[in-house]
Amino acid sequence: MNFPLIAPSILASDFGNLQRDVEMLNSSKADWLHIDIMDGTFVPNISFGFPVTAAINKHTKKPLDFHLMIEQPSRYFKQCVETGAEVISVHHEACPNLHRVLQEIRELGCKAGVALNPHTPVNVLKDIMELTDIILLMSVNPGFGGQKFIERTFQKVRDAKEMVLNAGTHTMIEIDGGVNMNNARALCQAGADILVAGNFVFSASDPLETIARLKTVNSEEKFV
Ligand SMILES: O=C(CO)[C@H](O)[C@H](O)COP(=O)(O)O
Repeated sequence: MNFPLIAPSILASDFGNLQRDVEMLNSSKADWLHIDIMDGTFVPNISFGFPVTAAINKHTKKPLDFHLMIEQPSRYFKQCVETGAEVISVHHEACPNLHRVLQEIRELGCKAGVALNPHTPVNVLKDIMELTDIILLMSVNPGFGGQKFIERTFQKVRDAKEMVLNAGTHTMIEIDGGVNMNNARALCQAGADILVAGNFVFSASDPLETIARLKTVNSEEKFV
């Protein structure tokens, strides 16, 4: 894999032109499409459900990275897989039986991710690293796109990277919220493997070029 992986967040796309935006991403350097599912309970917002993910799956050529911001996420794993999930991330804060939940995700043939809210330290995952394919660090409070990046995230990425190295696993570190060209390279230097970007991509005058720049962020000498 060529890192960082770039996962544009569909939450920031134009839902009235979803097919157009998914096809634009097909022709981009994006690695995954990030799919935010919100239930209005775990987070104070509702995004979209499985009729919409089925429509995305019908048109995408990229793997789908599901981020479940919902209570009792296991209830919906089957529908995630049926509509194209290759990655399923659940929230640590929503899963009292996280060990079992991660096993269920892997048994369905998906990569298992654990998302952590900004207030949750990374060491809560220390004893479950062998089941964790992805640590998804929220760099904003979950629920809404277009928020300001929380600077403390840089230290959390370093902490997560150290934990992964100590565990000797292949766990990848994904960053979600407020990612842009001002923080992308420093995030990668701190240890990030996957960058989610919503508004930064979809509000850009040239989303294809914006994705390409994020993809090559480690080799760019200067950002404007
Ligand atoms: O999970 C999310 C919100 O809960 C979004 O994926 C995230 O906020 C990305 O959007 P943006 O890049 O616009 O901040």
